[in-house]
Amino acid sequence: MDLKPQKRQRLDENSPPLEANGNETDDGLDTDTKIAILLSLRPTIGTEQALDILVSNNGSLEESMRDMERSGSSTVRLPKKQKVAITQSAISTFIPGFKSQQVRPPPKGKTLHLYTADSIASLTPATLLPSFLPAQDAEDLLRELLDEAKTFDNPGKFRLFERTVSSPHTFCLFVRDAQEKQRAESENGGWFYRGGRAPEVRPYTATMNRVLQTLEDTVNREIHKYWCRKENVDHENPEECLLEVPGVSPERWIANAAFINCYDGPNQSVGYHTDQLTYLGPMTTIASLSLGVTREFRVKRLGGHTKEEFRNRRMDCRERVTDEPESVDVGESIKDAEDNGGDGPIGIHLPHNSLLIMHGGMQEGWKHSVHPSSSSDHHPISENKRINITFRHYRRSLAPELTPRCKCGMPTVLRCIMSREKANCGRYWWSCQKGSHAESTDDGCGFFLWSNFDNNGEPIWDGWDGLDGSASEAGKAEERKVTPRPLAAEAVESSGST
Ligand SMILES: O=C(O)CCC(=O)C(=O)O
Ligand SMILES: [Fe+2]
Repeated sequence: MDLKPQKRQRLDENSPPLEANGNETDDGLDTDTKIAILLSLRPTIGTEQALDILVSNNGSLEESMRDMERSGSSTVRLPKKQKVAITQSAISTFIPGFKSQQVRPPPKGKTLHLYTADSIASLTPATLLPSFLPAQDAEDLLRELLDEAKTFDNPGKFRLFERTVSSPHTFCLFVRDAQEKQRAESENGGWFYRGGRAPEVRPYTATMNRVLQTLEDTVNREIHKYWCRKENVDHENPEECLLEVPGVSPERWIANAAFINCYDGPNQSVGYHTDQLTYLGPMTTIASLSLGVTREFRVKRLGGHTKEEFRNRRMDCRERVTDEPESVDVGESIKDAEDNGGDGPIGIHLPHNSLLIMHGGMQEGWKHSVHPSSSSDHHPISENKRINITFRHYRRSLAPELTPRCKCGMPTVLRCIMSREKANCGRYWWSCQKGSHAESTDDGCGFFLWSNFDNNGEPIWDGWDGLDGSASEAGKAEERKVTPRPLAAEAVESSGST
Protein backbone atom coordinates (compact mmCIF):
# COMPACT_ATOMS: atom_id res chain seq x y z
CA MET A 1 0.00 0.00 0.00
CA ASP A 2 1.25 3.42 -0.83
CA LEU A 3 1.40 5.85 2.01
CA LYS A 4 -0.61 8.80 0.75
CA PRO A 5 -0.78 11.90 2.90
CA GLN A 6 -4.33 12.37 4.14
CA LYS A 7 -4.03 15.63 5.94
CA ARG A 8 -1.15 18.07 5.98
CA GLN A 9 0.01 20.06 8.92
CA ARG A 10 3.19 22.06 9.23
CA LEU A 11 4.99 22.58 12.46
CA ASP A 12 5.96 26.07 13.39
CA GLU A 13 6.01 28.18 16.50
CA ASN A 14 2.28 28.72 16.30
CA SER A 15 1.18 25.16 15.63
CA PRO A 16 -0.50 23.44 18.51
CA PRO A 17 1.15 20.12 19.33
CA LEU A 18 -0.48 17.13 17.68
CA GLU A 19 -2.80 15.44 20.11
CA ALA A 20 -2.09 11.91 21.13
CA ASN A 21 -5.18 9.73 21.08
CA GLY A 22 -5.04 8.89 24.72
CA ASN A 23 -2.83 5.92 24.06
CA GLU A 24 -0.62 5.51 27.10
CA THR A 25 2.51 4.46 25.18
CA ASP A 26 2.75 7.95 23.66
CA ASP A 27 2.66 9.77 26.98
CA GLY A 28 4.96 12.74 27.24
CA LEU A 29 6.38 12.56 23.72
CA ASP A 30 6.45 15.68 21.65
CA THR A 31 5.83 15.64 17.92
CA ASP A 32 9.47 16.05 17.05
CA THR A 33 10.39 12.99 19.06
CA LYS A 34 7.65 10.94 17.43
CA ILE A 35 8.86 11.98 13.99
CA ALA A 36 12.41 11.08 14.96
CA ILE A 37 11.27 7.61 16.02
CA LEU A 38 9.35 7.03 12.78
CA LEU A 39 12.40 8.16 10.81
CA SER A 40 14.63 5.83 12.74
CA LEU A 41 12.42 2.94 11.68
CA ARG A 42 12.44 3.96 8.06
CA PRO A 43 14.80 6.84 7.25
CA THR A 44 13.88 6.81 3.57
CA ILE A 45 10.32 8.08 4.16
CA GLY A 46 11.55 11.60 4.95
CA THR A 47 10.33 14.05 7.53
CA GLU A 48 7.30 15.29 5.62
CA GLN A 49 5.91 11.80 5.11
CA ALA A 50 6.60 10.86 8.73
CA LEU A 51 4.60 13.91 9.76
CA ASP A 52 1.79 12.97 7.40
CA ILE A 53 1.60 9.48 8.86
CA LEU A 54 1.50 10.90 12.35
CA VAL A 55 -1.21 13.38 11.46
CA SER A 56 -3.32 10.74 9.76
CA ASN A 57 -3.11 8.68 12.94
CA ASN A 58 -4.23 11.54 15.15
CA GLY A 59 -0.76 11.95 16.57
CA SER A 60 -0.50 8.42 17.95
CA LEU A 61 2.99 7.07 17.60
CA GLU A 62 1.96 3.50 18.16
CA GLU A 63 -0.80 3.67 15.53
CA SER A 64 1.63 5.34 13.13
CA MET A 65 4.14 2.55 13.63
CA ARG A 66 1.45 -0.04 12.98
CA ASP A 67 0.39 1.90 9.91
CA MET A 68 3.98 1.83 8.62
CA GLU A 69 4.28 -1.83 9.41
CA ARG A 70 1.06 -2.63 7.54
CA SER A 71 2.08 -0.56 4.56
CA GLY A 72 5.55 -2.06 4.41
CA SER A 73 7.20 1.23 5.26
CA SER A 74 8.70 -0.24 8.37
CA THR A 75 10.62 -3.45 8.76
CA VAL A 76 10.10 -3.30 12.49
CA ARG A 77 7.52 -5.62 14.02
CA LEU A 78 5.65 -4.01 16.86
CA PRO A 79 4.15 -6.47 19.32
CA LYS A 80 0.73 -5.63 20.63
CA LYS A 81 0.70 -3.03 23.37
CA GLN A 82 4.46 -3.02 23.72
CA LYS A 83 5.92 0.04 25.34
CA VAL A 84 7.89 2.08 22.88
CA ALA A 85 11.57 2.36 23.78
CA ILE A 86 12.68 5.96 23.46
CA THR A 87 16.29 6.42 22.55
CA GLN A 88 15.96 9.63 20.61
CA SER A 89 14.93 13.20 20.84
CA ALA A 90 13.78 16.00 18.60
CA ILE A 91 15.42 15.36 15.26
CA SER A 92 13.13 17.62 13.27
CA THR A 93 14.29 20.52 15.37
CA PHE A 94 17.36 20.46 13.22
CA ILE A 95 15.74 20.12 9.85
CA PRO A 96 15.14 23.24 7.74
CA GLY A 97 11.49 24.22 7.83
CA PHE A 98 11.07 23.03 11.39
CA LYS A 99 12.02 26.08 13.32
CA SER A 100 9.74 25.55 16.26
CA GLN A 101 12.53 24.79 18.70
CA GLN A 102 16.09 25.79 19.32
CA VAL A 103 18.94 23.53 18.35
CA ARG A 104 19.84 21.65 21.47
CA PRO A 105 22.35 18.93 22.21
CA PRO A 106 21.18 15.43 23.07
CA PRO A 107 20.30 14.80 26.70
CA LYS A 108 22.94 12.95 28.64
CA GLY A 109 22.70 9.20 28.19
CA LYS A 110 20.20 9.34 25.32
CA THR A 111 21.22 8.87 21.73
CA LEU A 112 20.06 11.44 19.23
CA HIS A 113 19.82 9.96 15.74
CA LEU A 114 20.60 12.25 12.83
CA TYR A 115 19.97 11.58 9.16
CA THR A 116 20.26 14.92 7.44
CA ALA A 117 23.26 17.02 6.50
CA ASP A 118 21.77 20.10 8.19
CA SER A 119 21.17 18.43 11.52
CA ILE A 120 24.69 16.97 11.49
CA ALA A 121 26.20 20.37 10.71
CA SER A 122 24.16 21.97 13.52
CA LEU A 123 25.24 19.61 16.23
CA THR A 124 28.67 18.26 15.34
CA PRO A 125 31.93 19.52 13.82
CA ALA A 126 31.28 17.34 10.77
CA THR A 127 29.88 17.76 7.27
CA LEU A 128 27.89 14.99 5.57
CA LEU A 129 27.78 14.82 1.78
CA PRO A 130 25.33 12.14 0.65
CA SER A 131 25.70 10.53 -2.82
CA PHE A 132 29.22 11.87 -3.03
CA LEU A 133 30.79 10.04 -5.98
CA PRO A 134 29.25 9.32 -9.36
CA ALA A 135 27.32 6.07 -8.81
CA GLN A 136 29.57 4.01 -11.09
CA ASP A 137 32.75 5.15 -9.29
CA ALA A 138 31.24 4.28 -5.92
CA GLU A 139 30.29 0.85 -7.21
CA ASP A 140 33.75 0.21 -8.73
CA LEU A 141 35.41 1.32 -5.52
CA LEU A 142 33.23 -0.91 -3.40
CA ARG A 143 33.93 -3.98 -5.56
CA GLU A 144 37.65 -3.27 -5.64
CA LEU A 145 37.91 -2.78 -1.88
CA LEU A 146 35.77 -5.81 -1.00
CA ASP A 147 38.37 -7.75 -2.90
CA GLU A 148 41.27 -6.07 -1.07
CA ALA A 149 39.53 -6.62 2.27
CA LYS A 150 39.61 -10.40 1.85
CA THR A 151 43.20 -10.23 3.08
CA PHE A 152 42.96 -7.47 5.72
CA ASP A 153 44.19 -8.08 9.23
CA ASN A 154 42.12 -8.20 12.39
CA PRO A 155 43.78 -6.85 15.49
CA GLY A 156 40.57 -7.30 17.50
CA LYS A 157 41.40 -4.51 19.89
CA PHE A 158 43.77 -1.60 20.41
CA ARG A 159 44.79 0.60 23.27
CA LEU A 160 43.77 4.20 23.40
CA PHE A 161 46.27 5.29 25.99
CA GLU A 162 44.90 3.88 29.24
CA ARG A 163 41.98 2.02 27.72
CA THR A 164 41.56 -1.01 25.54
CA VAL A 165 39.23 -0.29 22.64
CA SER A 166 37.44 -3.24 21.15
CA SER A 167 37.81 -3.32 17.38
CA PRO A 168 36.20 -6.43 15.92
CA HIS A 169 36.65 -5.62 12.25
CA THR A 170 39.51 -5.73 9.74
CA PHE A 171 41.57 -2.85 8.38
CA CYS A 172 44.69 -1.90 6.44
CA LEU A 173 46.73 1.26 5.81
CA PHE A 174 46.91 2.51 2.21
CA VAL A 175 49.21 5.27 0.91
CA ARG A 176 49.12 7.35 -2.22
CA ASP A 177 52.56 7.09 -3.71
CA ALA A 178 55.49 4.78 -3.96
CA GLN A 179 57.71 7.12 -1.97
CA GLU A 180 55.32 6.99 0.96
CA LYS A 181 55.12 3.22 0.71
CA GLN A 182 58.90 2.98 0.68
CA ARG A 183 59.14 5.19 3.73
CA ALA A 184 56.55 3.10 5.54
CA GLU A 185 58.55 -0.02 4.89
CA SER A 186 61.95 1.43 5.77
CA GLU A 187 63.49 0.41 9.05
CA ASN A 188 63.63 3.93 10.43
CA GLY A 189 60.47 5.30 8.99
CA GLY A 190 57.67 2.81 9.59
CA TRP A 191 54.37 4.31 10.66
CA PHE A 192 52.99 3.32 13.99
CA TYR A 193 49.29 3.29 14.54
CA ARG A 194 47.15 2.13 17.41
CA GLY A 195 50.22 1.19 19.39
CA GLY A 196 52.16 -0.85 16.84
CA ARG A 197 53.97 -0.65 13.54
CA ALA A 198 51.43 -0.81 10.72
CA PRO A 199 51.92 -4.45 9.68
CA GLU A 200 51.25 -3.86 6.02
CA VAL A 201 50.96 -0.82 3.79
CA ARG A 202 49.30 -1.01 0.38
CA PRO A 203 49.22 1.48 -2.51
CA TYR A 204 45.97 3.23 -3.42
CA THR A 205 43.87 1.20 -5.84
CA ALA A 206 43.11 2.41 -9.38
CA THR A 207 39.67 3.72 -8.45
CA MET A 208 40.98 5.45 -5.34
CA ASN A 209 43.45 7.29 -7.57
CA ARG A 210 40.68 8.08 -10.05
CA VAL A 211 38.45 9.78 -7.46
CA LEU A 212 41.23 11.51 -5.55
CA GLN A 213 41.06 14.87 -7.31
CA THR A 214 37.31 15.17 -6.72
CA LEU A 215 37.76 14.16 -3.12
CA GLU A 216 40.54 16.65 -2.41
CA ASP A 217 38.77 19.53 -4.19
CA THR A 218 35.56 18.84 -2.27
CA VAL A 219 37.23 18.48 1.10
CA ASN A 220 39.23 21.69 0.65
CA ARG A 221 36.09 23.57 -0.33
CA GLU A 222 34.16 22.17 2.65
CA ILE A 223 36.99 22.99 5.09
CA HIS A 224 36.85 26.56 3.85
CA LYS A 225 33.05 26.72 4.11
CA TYR A 226 33.08 25.24 7.59
CA TRP A 227 35.57 27.72 9.01
CA CYS A 228 34.02 30.70 7.23
CA ARG A 229 30.68 29.76 8.76
CA LYS A 230 32.26 29.53 12.19
CA GLU A 231 33.89 32.92 11.73
CA ASN A 232 30.65 34.39 10.34
CA VAL A 233 32.22 35.13 7.01
CA ASP A 234 30.44 34.70 3.69
CA HIS A 235 32.56 32.12 1.95
CA GLU A 236 31.09 32.99 -1.47
CA ASN A 237 32.06 36.63 -1.16
CA PRO A 238 35.67 37.13 -2.23
CA GLU A 239 35.79 40.53 -0.55
CA GLU A 240 34.86 39.09 2.79
CA CYS A 241 36.35 35.71 2.36
CA LEU A 242 39.13 34.84 4.74
CA LEU A 243 42.36 33.99 3.08
CA GLU A 244 43.51 32.42 6.25
CA VAL A 245 41.43 31.23 9.15
CA PRO A 246 43.46 31.58 12.35
CA GLY A 247 44.54 28.23 13.68
CA VAL A 248 43.65 26.32 10.53
CA SER A 249 46.22 25.54 7.92
CA PRO A 250 45.76 27.48 4.69
CA GLU A 251 47.72 24.75 3.00
CA ARG A 252 45.84 22.45 0.72
CA TRP A 253 44.54 19.31 2.39
CA ILE A 254 45.82 16.27 0.56
CA ALA A 255 44.67 12.70 1.00
CA ASN A 256 48.03 10.94 1.00
CA ALA A 257 47.09 8.15 3.42
CA ALA A 258 43.94 6.21 4.22
CA PHE A 259 42.82 3.53 6.61
CA ILE A 260 40.37 1.19 4.99
CA ASN A 261 38.04 -0.63 7.35
CA CYS A 262 35.81 -3.60 6.56
CA TYR A 263 32.82 -4.51 8.75
CA ASP A 264 31.68 -8.01 7.88
CA GLY A 265 28.16 -8.06 9.24
CA PRO A 266 26.20 -5.78 11.55
CA ASN A 267 27.86 -6.86 14.76
CA GLN A 268 31.36 -5.89 13.65
CA SER A 269 32.25 -2.52 15.10
CA VAL A 270 34.88 -0.23 16.55
CA GLY A 271 34.65 1.17 20.07
CA TYR A 272 34.81 4.84 21.03
CA HIS A 273 38.17 6.40 20.23
CA THR A 274 39.82 9.49 18.79
CA ASP A 275 42.15 9.11 15.82
CA GLN A 276 45.81 9.36 16.64
CA LEU A 277 47.23 12.75 15.68
CA THR A 278 50.88 11.67 15.49
CA TYR A 279 51.38 12.16 11.72
CA LEU A 280 48.42 14.50 11.24
CA GLY A 281 49.10 17.28 13.73
CA PRO A 282 46.55 19.47 15.50
CA MET A 283 43.12 20.41 14.17
CA THR A 284 43.35 17.88 11.37
CA THR A 285 40.59 17.10 8.88
CA ILE A 286 39.65 13.47 8.18
CA ALA A 287 37.34 12.53 5.31
CA SER A 288 35.46 9.28 5.75
CA LEU A 289 33.78 7.60 2.76
CA SER A 290 31.21 4.88 3.44
CA LEU A 291 30.38 2.14 0.95
CA GLY A 292 27.96 -0.80 1.18
CA VAL A 293 25.41 -1.19 3.95
CA THR A 294 24.36 1.75 6.10
CA ARG A 295 25.88 1.70 9.57
CA GLU A 296 25.52 3.95 12.56
CA PHE A 297 28.53 6.11 13.37
CA ARG A 298 28.27 7.41 16.92
CA VAL A 299 29.97 10.52 18.19
CA LYS A 300 30.22 11.85 21.69
CA ARG A 301 31.52 15.23 22.72
CA LEU A 302 34.12 15.19 25.43
CA GLY A 303 33.29 17.42 28.34
CA GLY A 304 36.48 19.41 28.29
CA HIS A 305 35.98 22.52 26.21
CA THR A 306 34.37 24.21 23.29
CA LYS A 307 35.93 24.02 19.86
CA GLU A 308 36.87 27.68 20.13
CA GLU A 309 38.67 27.07 23.39
CA PHE A 310 40.64 24.34 21.71
CA ARG A 311 41.64 26.47 18.83
CA ASN A 312 42.63 29.34 21.03
CA ARG A 313 44.48 27.33 23.58
CA ARG A 314 46.53 25.37 21.14
CA MET A 315 48.04 28.62 19.92
CA ASP A 316 49.64 29.01 23.31
CA CYS A 317 51.48 25.74 22.86
CA ARG A 318 54.10 27.50 20.82
CA GLU A 319 56.02 28.23 23.88
CA ARG A 320 57.25 25.13 25.56
CA VAL A 321 57.43 25.46 29.29
CA THR A 322 60.20 23.75 31.15
CA ASP A 323 59.60 22.71 34.74
CA GLU A 324 58.03 19.87 36.68
CA PRO A 325 56.55 17.08 34.53
CA GLU A 326 55.00 15.31 37.50
CA SER A 327 52.39 17.95 37.97
CA VAL A 328 50.99 17.46 34.47
CA ASP A 329 48.07 15.16 35.03
CA VAL A 330 47.58 13.81 31.56
CA GLY A 331 47.18 10.13 32.24
CA GLU A 332 43.45 10.19 32.73
CA SER A 333 42.73 12.94 30.29
CA ILE A 334 40.14 11.28 28.07
CA LYS A 335 38.43 9.50 30.92
CA ASP A 336 38.23 12.68 32.99
CA ALA A 337 36.84 14.63 30.11
CA GLU A 338 34.19 12.02 29.51
CA ASP A 339 33.21 11.82 33.12
CA ASN A 340 33.10 15.56 33.27
CA GLY A 341 29.77 15.84 31.58
CA GLY A 342 30.01 15.31 27.82
CA ASP A 343 26.59 15.32 26.14
CA GLY A 344 24.72 12.16 25.17
CA PRO A 345 25.85 10.32 22.06
CA ILE A 346 24.75 11.29 18.56
CA GLY A 347 24.08 8.56 15.99
CA ILE A 348 24.90 9.55 12.42
CA HIS A 349 23.57 7.12 9.85
CA LEU A 350 26.02 6.71 7.00
CA PRO A 351 24.57 5.29 3.81
CA HIS A 352 26.42 3.93 0.78
CA ASN A 353 28.48 6.60 -1.01
CA SER A 354 28.26 9.22 1.72
CA LEU A 355 31.26 11.31 2.69
CA LEU A 356 31.54 12.45 6.30
CA ILE A 357 34.14 15.17 6.79
CA MET A 358 35.38 15.37 10.37
CA HIS A 359 36.67 18.92 10.74
CA GLY A 360 39.55 20.31 12.76
CA GLY A 361 39.00 19.93 16.50
CA MET A 362 36.86 16.82 16.22
CA GLN A 363 39.72 14.47 17.11
CA GLU A 364 40.56 16.64 20.08
CA GLY A 365 37.06 17.27 21.38
CA TRP A 366 34.95 14.28 20.29
CA LYS A 367 35.18 10.52 20.28
CA HIS A 368 33.67 8.35 17.59
CA SER A 369 32.72 4.72 17.14
CA VAL A 370 30.91 2.40 14.75
CA HIS A 371 28.03 1.00 16.73
CA PRO A 372 27.30 -2.75 16.63
CA SER A 373 23.80 -3.74 15.65
CA SER A 374 21.77 -6.93 15.45
CA SER A 375 20.68 -6.34 11.87
CA SER A 376 21.45 -4.13 8.90
CA ASP A 377 20.15 -3.33 5.45
CA HIS A 378 21.12 -5.50 2.55
CA HIS A 379 23.32 -4.00 -0.13
CA PRO A 380 23.11 -5.47 -3.65
CA ILE A 381 26.92 -5.63 -4.00
CA SER A 382 28.30 -6.01 -0.50
CA GLU A 383 25.33 -7.86 1.07
CA ASN A 384 25.81 -7.13 4.77
CA LYS A 385 29.34 -5.70 4.56
CA ARG A 386 30.43 -2.11 4.94
CA ILE A 387 33.67 -0.65 3.63
CA ASN A 388 34.91 2.61 5.05
CA ILE A 389 37.87 4.71 3.90
CA THR A 390 39.20 7.39 6.24
CA PHE A 391 41.34 9.65 4.09
CA ARG A 392 44.01 11.56 6.00
CA HIS A 393 46.67 14.17 5.37
CA TYR A 394 49.96 12.86 6.75
CA ARG A 395 52.23 15.87 7.22
CA ARG A 396 55.72 15.47 5.88
CA SER A 397 56.98 17.52 8.82
CA LEU A 398 55.63 14.89 11.22
CA ALA A 399 57.09 11.86 9.44
CA PRO A 400 58.35 9.20 11.87
CA GLU A 401 62.02 9.99 11.26
CA LEU A 402 61.48 13.63 12.32
CA THR A 403 59.50 13.27 15.53
CA PRO A 404 60.97 12.62 18.98
CA ARG A 405 61.92 9.16 20.18
CA CYS A 406 61.45 8.24 23.78
CA LYS A 407 63.85 6.55 26.17
CA CYS A 408 62.61 3.16 24.98
CA GLY A 409 63.91 4.14 21.53
CA MET A 410 60.42 4.11 20.06
CA PRO A 411 58.75 6.85 17.99
CA THR A 412 56.52 8.88 20.29
CA VAL A 413 52.80 9.59 20.02
CA LEU A 414 51.23 13.04 19.75
CA ARG A 415 48.53 13.53 22.34
CA CYS A 416 46.27 16.34 23.40
CA ILE A 417 45.23 17.21 26.94
CA MET A 418 41.47 17.02 27.00
CA SER A 419 40.57 17.36 30.60
CA ARG A 420 38.29 20.28 31.41
CA GLU A 421 39.70 20.85 34.85
CA LYS A 422 43.28 21.03 33.73
CA ALA A 423 44.88 24.38 33.06
CA ASN A 424 46.61 22.93 30.01
CA CYS A 425 43.47 21.65 28.34
CA GLY A 426 43.98 21.76 24.58
CA ARG A 427 47.78 21.53 24.69
CA TYR A 428 49.68 18.88 22.80
CA TRP A 429 52.55 16.73 23.95
CA TRP A 430 54.68 13.81 22.84
CA SER A 431 54.35 10.65 24.84
CA CYS A 432 55.96 7.21 24.99
CA GLN A 433 53.72 4.90 23.02
CA LYS A 434 54.21 1.74 25.00
CA GLY A 435 51.19 2.52 27.10
CA SER A 436 49.07 2.69 23.98
CA HIS A 437 49.89 -0.79 22.72
CA ALA A 438 47.09 -3.31 23.23
CA GLU A 439 49.48 -6.04 24.34
CA SER A 440 51.86 -3.92 26.39
CA THR A 441 52.35 -4.88 29.98
CA ASP A 442 54.26 -1.81 31.07
CA ASP A 443 53.45 1.86 30.80
CA GLY A 444 56.69 2.73 29.06
CA CYS A 445 59.30 5.27 30.06
CA GLY A 446 56.98 8.17 30.92
CA PHE A 447 58.47 10.38 28.23
CA PHE A 448 56.93 13.86 28.15
CA LEU A 449 57.58 16.78 25.82
CA TRP A 450 55.28 19.70 25.05
CA SER A 451 54.57 19.95 21.37
CA ASN A 452 54.42 23.39 19.80
CA PHE A 453 52.84 24.29 16.49
CA ASP A 454 52.57 27.36 14.30
CA ASN A 455 49.36 28.72 12.78
CA ASN A 456 49.56 26.23 9.96
CA GLY A 457 49.79 23.29 12.31
CA GLU A 458 53.48 22.83 11.50
CA PRO A 459 55.68 21.74 14.41
CA ILE A 460 58.07 24.22 16.00
CA TRP A 461 61.07 22.43 17.35
CA ASP A 462 63.09 25.38 18.56
CA GLY A 463 64.54 24.93 21.99
CA TRP A 464 64.59 21.21 21.48
CA ASP A 465 67.81 19.80 20.09
CA GLY A 466 66.64 16.24 19.66
CA LEU A 467 65.63 16.41 16.01
CA ASP A 468 68.04 13.65 15.21
CA GLY A 469 65.54 11.48 16.98
CA SER A 470 67.98 10.12 19.52
CA ALA A 471 66.65 8.70 22.73
CA SER A 472 69.21 10.57 24.76
CA GLU A 473 68.12 13.93 23.41
CA ALA A 474 64.52 13.13 24.06
CA GLY A 475 65.54 11.95 27.49
CA LYS A 476 67.29 15.26 28.09
CA ALA A 477 64.14 17.10 27.19
CA GLU A 478 62.21 14.97 29.60
CA GLU A 479 64.73 15.58 32.33
CA ARG A 480 64.36 19.30 31.95
CA LYS A 481 61.20 18.92 33.98
CA VAL A 482 58.15 20.40 32.40
CA THR A 483 55.45 22.13 34.35
CA PRO A 484 52.07 23.16 33.10
CA ARG A 485 51.48 26.84 33.28
CA PRO A 486 47.96 28.14 33.67
CA LEU A 487 47.01 30.05 30.56
CA ALA A 488 46.55 33.74 31.19
CA ALA A 489 43.13 34.95 30.10
CA GLU A 490 44.68 37.56 27.80
CA ALA A 491 46.85 34.94 26.18
CA VAL A 492 43.81 32.89 25.35
CA GLU A 493 41.96 35.94 24.10
CA SER A 494 44.72 37.17 21.84
CA SER A 495 46.09 33.88 20.64
CA GLY A 496 43.28 33.13 18.21
CA SER A 497 44.28 35.78 15.76
CA THR A 498 48.04 35.61 15.80
O1 LIG B 1 34.26 3.01 9.90
C1 LIG B 1 34.16 4.19 10.22
O2 LIG B 1 33.23 4.90 9.85
C2 LIG B 1 35.17 4.82 11.16
C3 LIG B 1 36.50 4.14 11.19
C4 LIG B 1 37.42 4.80 12.15
O3 LIG B 1 37.02 5.36 13.14
C5 LIG B 1 38.87 4.83 11.90
O4 LIG B 1 39.34 4.30 10.88
O5 LIG B 1 39.60 5.40 12.72
FE1 LIG C 1 38.55 6.60 13.97
